[in-house]
Amino acid sequence: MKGKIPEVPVRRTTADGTVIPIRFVDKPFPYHYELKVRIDSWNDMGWGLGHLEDDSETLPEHPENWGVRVPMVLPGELVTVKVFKNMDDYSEGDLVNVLEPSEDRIEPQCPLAGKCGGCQFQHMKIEKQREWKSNFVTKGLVEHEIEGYKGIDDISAKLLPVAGTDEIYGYRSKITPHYEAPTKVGDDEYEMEEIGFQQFMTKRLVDVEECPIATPAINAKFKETRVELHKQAKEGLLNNRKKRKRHRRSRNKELGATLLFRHADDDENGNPVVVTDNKEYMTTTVKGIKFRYVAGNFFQNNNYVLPLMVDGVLSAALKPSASGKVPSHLIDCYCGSGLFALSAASNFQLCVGIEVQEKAIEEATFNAEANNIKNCQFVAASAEAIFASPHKVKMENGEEQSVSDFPRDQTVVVVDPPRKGCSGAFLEQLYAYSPQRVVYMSCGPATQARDAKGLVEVGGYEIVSIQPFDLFPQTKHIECLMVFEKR
Ligand SMILES: C[S@@+](CC[C@H](N)C(=O)[O-])C[C@H]1O[C@@H](n2cnc3c(N)ncnc32)[C@H](O)[C@@H]1O
Repeated sequence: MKGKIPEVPVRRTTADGTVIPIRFVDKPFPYHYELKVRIDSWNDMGWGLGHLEDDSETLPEHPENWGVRVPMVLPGELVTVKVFKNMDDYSEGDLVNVLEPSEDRIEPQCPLAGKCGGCQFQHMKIEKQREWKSNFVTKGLVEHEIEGYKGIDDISAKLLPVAGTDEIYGYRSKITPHYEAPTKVGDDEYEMEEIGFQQFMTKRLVDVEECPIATPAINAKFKETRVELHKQAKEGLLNNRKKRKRHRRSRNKELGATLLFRHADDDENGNPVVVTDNKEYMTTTVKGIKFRYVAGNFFQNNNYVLPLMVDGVLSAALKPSASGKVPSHLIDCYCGSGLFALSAASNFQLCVGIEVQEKAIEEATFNAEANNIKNCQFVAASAEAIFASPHKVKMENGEEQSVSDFPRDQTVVVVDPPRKGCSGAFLEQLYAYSPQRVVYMSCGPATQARDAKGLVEVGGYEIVSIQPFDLFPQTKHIECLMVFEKR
C-alpha cells in the first residue's frame, strides 16, 4: 500500500512464552541468561569488556575466553548481566547487579540512566568520565601510528588535561525530544504515549519527564509542553496527518514529531528565554559577542564550556610562529554563524569565514555588523573549494583578494567540521595552500585522529597540542582541539 510503512516483526515468542528478538542466536547462552562477569576494560562506546567469573555448574558450554560486553559498568567491577546478544566470541548483556562496585561508581541523578540512550556515564565520577575521554583521544591517535607520534608517550607529551566546568548537570542548552502518534483508545479517544528520547540500543522511545543535563529553563518549558501535548492528544488534535511530520525512525507508528527546546540569552528583564520554533531567531552571547542564529541551525550547546573552547582556539591562533611572525589572517572553515572568526577578529587584520549553509552565512554577516566587527567577511561556499574559490574578499585598502593569496606564514586556518571530519578534497587543498598553523576543533576525535595522520605525514605539520573539552558531561561525547604547526 502506497505510503504505508510495512510492519516488520522484531520479536518472537518461544514455547514457554518468553518474548525474544527475532534475530537472537541462542548459543552459547539462552536469551536473558544471567552471567557473573568481571569487567577488565572499556570499549570505544564506554561499555565494559569483561570475562566470565562464573563457576556455576549449570553454566552452558561455551568457548574458552568468552568475552562479555556490558554498559553502565566500570573496570574492576564484578557484575551480573542478562544476555541479549551472542556473537562469535562474546555476548552482550544488560547490567542486573553490581556485586563489587568500583570506587569511581556513583548514583546517577537521572532515574532513566541506563534506559535512556542520551547519557552513558552518569554512573561514574566526573573525574573518571574525563579520564575515559582523555584515553579515548590518546588511543585513537596511537592507533593511527602517526609518524613521530607512534606511542602513548609521544601523544601524552602533547596532551593537555580535559577542560570542563563544574556545571556537569543542567548545562545543555538544546534538547530535541520526540513523540509518536497518539494511540486510539476508544471512539474519538486518543492517548499520548512516550514523549522523550530513543531508548538505549533501540529506536523505541523512553518517556522523559525531565532531563537533568538540560538547563532548568528548558526543563520548565518541556514540562509545560508535555502537559499541553497530552491534552491535545486526548482531544484528538494531534491526529491530522497533513499537519504532522512522519517520524523517519519509527517503524511501527506512522506519525510523530520532533520537538525543539533551545535556551537563548535572557530577555531584557533577566528572564530565561526558551525557543521552540526552529525558524525563530535567537541570540547567545559568548565572551561579549552576540551571536544571532536561527534556532534550527547549528550552534554549540553548552554555554558554560563554550568560552573555554573559544579561549582555546584564540590562544592557539594568536601565538607567534617559531620565526617570530605574528599571525595576521584567519580563515575559519566550517564557520557556522561565525563563532570563531568573530571572536578572533579584534586580534587579526582580516578574518574570513567559509560555510556551506547560506542561512548561516547570512547570520554570520549579520553578527559581524551587529557587533560592529569590520574586518570579518563570510563566504557561502563548500570548504572543499575554498582556496580555489572565485569568491574574493575586500581588503582594508579596498583591493580584492582571494584567500589563497593570504600570506601563508601569517595565516591561521581554523577547522571545525561535522563529526565525519574533513574530506580528502579539503585536506589536499589545505596541504597545497600550506598555512603556518591549523587549529582543528572536532566533535569526532576518531575522524580527527585520521585527519591528523594526513596533516602530519602528507601536509608536513607537527602536532603542537591536544586539548579535549568536556562539552557534554554524563555522555561519551568529546570535543577536541588539536593545533598543528608547519614543520
Ligand atoms: C561543527 S559545526 C561548526 C560551526 C561553528 N564553527 C560553530 O562552532 O558554531 C560544522 C559546520 O560545518 C558546516 N559544513 C558542513 N559541511 C561543510 C562544507 N563542506 N563546507 C563548509 N561548511 C560545511 C555545517 O553547516 C556546520 O555549520
